[in-house]
Amino acid sequence: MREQLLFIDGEWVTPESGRFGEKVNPSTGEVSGRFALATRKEADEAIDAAYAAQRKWEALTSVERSKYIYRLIQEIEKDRASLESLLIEEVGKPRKEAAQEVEGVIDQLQYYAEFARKITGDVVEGTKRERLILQLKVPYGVVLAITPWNFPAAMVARKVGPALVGGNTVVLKPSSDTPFTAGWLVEKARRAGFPAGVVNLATGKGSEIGDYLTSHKKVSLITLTGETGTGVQVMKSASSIMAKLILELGGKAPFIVWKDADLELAAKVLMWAKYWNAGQSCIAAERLYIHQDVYDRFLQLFLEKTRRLRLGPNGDMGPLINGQQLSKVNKFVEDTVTEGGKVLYGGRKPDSPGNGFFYMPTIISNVDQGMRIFREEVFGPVIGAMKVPDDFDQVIDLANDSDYGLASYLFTRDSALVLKAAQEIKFGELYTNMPGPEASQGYHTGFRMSGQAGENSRYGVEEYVKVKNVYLDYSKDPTSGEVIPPYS
Ligand SMILES: NC(=O)C1=CN([C@@H]2O[C@H](COP(=O)(O)OP(=O)(O)OC[C@H]3O[C@@H](n4cnc5c(N)ncnc54)[C@H](OP(=O)(O)O)[C@@H]3O)[C@@H](O)[C@H]2O)C=CC1
Ligand SMILES: O=C(O)[C@H](O)CO
Repeated sequence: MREQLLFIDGEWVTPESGRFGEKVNPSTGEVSGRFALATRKEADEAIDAAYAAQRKWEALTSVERSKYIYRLIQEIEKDRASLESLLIEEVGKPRKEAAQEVEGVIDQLQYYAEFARKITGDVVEGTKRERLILQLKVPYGVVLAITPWNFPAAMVARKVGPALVGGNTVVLKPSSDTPFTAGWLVEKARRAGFPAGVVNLATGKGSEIGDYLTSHKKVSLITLTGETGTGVQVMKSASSIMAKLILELGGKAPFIVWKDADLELAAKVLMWAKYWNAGQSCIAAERLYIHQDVYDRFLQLFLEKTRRLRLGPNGDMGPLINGQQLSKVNKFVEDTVTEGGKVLYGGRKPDSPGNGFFYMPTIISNVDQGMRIFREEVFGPVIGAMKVPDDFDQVIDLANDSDYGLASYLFTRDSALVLKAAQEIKFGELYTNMPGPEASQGYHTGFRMSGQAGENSRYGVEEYVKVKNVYLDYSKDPTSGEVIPPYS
């Protein structure tokens, strides 16, 4: 049975309240460990430690800071099998997906460490010949990184990497569904020799300490990946401190199969886009739009592939993260049937799920734009399918008709349609005739309720530093020609 403490100012500390949360293994339904629940006092201690350490951390060169990140990568690589096993235990990921996520952690940290010496400012001319303006890129200070449970290691790397290389210090608040993955990475940072206070871990229920953390006066930047509702709550709470916000929220990706698409390719990609991480991904295909000419053929192709999907740790798809999500996903199916949808496959727990939170891959036909399953994020291995007419403008409108705007997918051999969608689809990402996920060098960002700002790519790294302007005047009389009252 695992037990995890808080990590504050370079040490693992026992929670003063003695309170711990329980973590349940989603594949077995059994308690796999317990993790410390931080109090407000411990939230203060973690933030104070980050605040105290930040000046010295900023004073290092970016090359010196990146060397810590390279050492962290080495620590992870030395012990990557145990992180893979932890992802299987905490999230229920099939081994190949767990291995993929560990690769993603390393790739992202490597990508950010390489920004040493490359986060550069500008020198621009002033309002006189003898004036210059230095535009420096400086860290915000203390970064509060709040991470989700679906890619619990990769999401930590995506936030901690750019924050640290930019000269910020970090307080990490992971999902209460995946506390141990975050703790594993924090322990590797300790072994990599990060100075005390640079990286801190404050586990605890978002509903209990979330508002306190996100309204703390010493927090300057909050980066959250989570549900849109959580993002809204964080925006409200953070308004009292006017913290910079990076919000990576929910998705409702349209998956468009046009009449000239390579159907075999589209079906193969849809198997990834829908069932990767059991559909618990913000870039998962959530709305299937199929051209009327290929509707029956494509659905049959997708159905045949879905039938062959094997559930379980050594299979192709794991469980949902907890019982609450399992009920939520099943309710989506029930509601869709009530609204007129027709379940072609799945729509229930598998025959022998054990006590795990497994749910069958599910395809529902006869779905229309107004149904709940096309409006709200399902976040599970369920997709509704809708037949669309031979009108590409109408399909673009259907795709854009969503509160979300993160990822989207288009399959057509017509390059003119690809370019038309590139300009007219209002989503942060458009994958054309290919699978995702987003690359470290791709800017992961969304329109509408999918969040604001973004992460990854040089744009994402720049989100973690602020432009500061320094005005210089080297003339003999800096006030000459200025509108300054005579102070005689
Ligand atoms: N845009 C993107 O890149 C991605 C978006 N997501 C989205 O994340 C969601 C799934 O992740 P999930 O963890 O369930 O999301 P949640 O919003 O439930 O939780 C995300 C994080 O926010 C914390 N939290 C909850 N309430 C508050 C609060 N009031 N103040 C501060 N923090 C709070 C949670 O802590 P606790 O667990 O203790 O409640 C958790 O650490 C999906 O909607 C998915 O679309 C997921 C991955 C990528
Ligand atoms: O989509 C997600 O949930 C993450 O960004 C990983 O791709």
